[in-house]
Amino acid sequence: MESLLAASSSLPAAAFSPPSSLSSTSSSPHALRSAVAGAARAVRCSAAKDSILYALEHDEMFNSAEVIQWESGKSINSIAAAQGIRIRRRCRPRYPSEGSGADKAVPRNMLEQIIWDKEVEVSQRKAKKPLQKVIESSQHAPPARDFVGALTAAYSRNVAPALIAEVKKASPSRGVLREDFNPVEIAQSYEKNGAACLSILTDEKHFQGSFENLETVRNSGVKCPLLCKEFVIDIWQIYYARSKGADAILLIAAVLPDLDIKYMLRICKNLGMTALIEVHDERELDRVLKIDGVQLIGINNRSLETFKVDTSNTKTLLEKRGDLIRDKGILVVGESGLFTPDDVAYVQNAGVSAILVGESLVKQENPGQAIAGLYGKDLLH
Ligand SMILES: O=C(O)c1ccccc1NCC(=O)[C@H](O)[C@H](O)COP(=O)(O)O
Repeated sequence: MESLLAASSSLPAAAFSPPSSLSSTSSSPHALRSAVAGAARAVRCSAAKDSILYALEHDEMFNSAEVIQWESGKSINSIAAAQGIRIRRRCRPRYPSEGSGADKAVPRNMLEQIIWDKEVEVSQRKAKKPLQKVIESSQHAPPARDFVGALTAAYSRNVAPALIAEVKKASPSRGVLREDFNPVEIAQSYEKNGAACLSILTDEKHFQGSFENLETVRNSGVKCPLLCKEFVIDIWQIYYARSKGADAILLIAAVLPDLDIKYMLRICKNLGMTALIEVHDERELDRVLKIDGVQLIGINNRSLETFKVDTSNTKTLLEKRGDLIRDKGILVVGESGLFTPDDVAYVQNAGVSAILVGESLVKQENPGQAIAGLYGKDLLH
């Protein structure tokens, strides 16, 4: 039922009682269900109704063990912890003006800090543009492009992992990567030099990215499908990303409980978007492999908690689960820490079909031309 919690916290506060919609403590499934259904009925836009009611109409999403957890009155943090998720949610402020509230807890690592900041950011953004408005905007966006199709075609064309090239100005682990940062120029130069897809950082506080960058790149004539590289904790962000032209969105298993991933995947499917589900360890990978409808898994070589980068992570996880992944027809993206043709060959031999690369390209004077250096050859496009 976390998925319903995600849905309920994405609905206009006026539609139902604020404490259950904004606190991190779960209601019973029945209460939550009727709150969400009531809120969905209050939404005038039919697409909003459709997507919210979708979860309610598809009971197969909710297995009995998950329901029992909710019936026990556990908080979202304890449900997440039971799934091995170490990243805690902070109690969300009830209203944006309340700031971060009375909770004096200290984040345990950078990812947790990012998520706590994201909770505040999303609640402020939602106060300015409620869910039904953002859904309406998403319906006016041009249709989503085929992210997986672009990766598959590029892989066959080049007999090398397809490139998702990242448009990233800064990161918590590396600081500012590029002072002279023009997202459109970088995106166009990546596309011209054979990138299959692009990843656009939209987090402002920690990566100096923006949704404006995403929208500007989308409107610049770039044809590559675009991944919105965000820290998604709420379905509102998915609709918002779509409204700004995203074709795919990142979902991080270290942050999202299983039911959130299931529910968000369904929303992506309804919007024609691809979800890149990111894992870092075996436990996260096993959780994701139990979820139906997953097309794309990213194995991050970087721990988002410690920032340690180890490319052998991709190999180790694929040695353990590669057969199952292949049987399920899931494509794997090797993420982070790739700098040389040897690095690319290493993850290709491990079994990836695509790679996600930021730093090693964006730091070069000409990021597009740096692609040939990364692969040791020009990419066809
Ligand atoms: O890169 C960071 O410092 C970071 C910190 C906390 C959360 C996420 C972070 N990065 C996201 C990524 O993993 C990378 O942007 C992406 O995989 C590309 O990595 P790289 O080629 O090493 O820039």
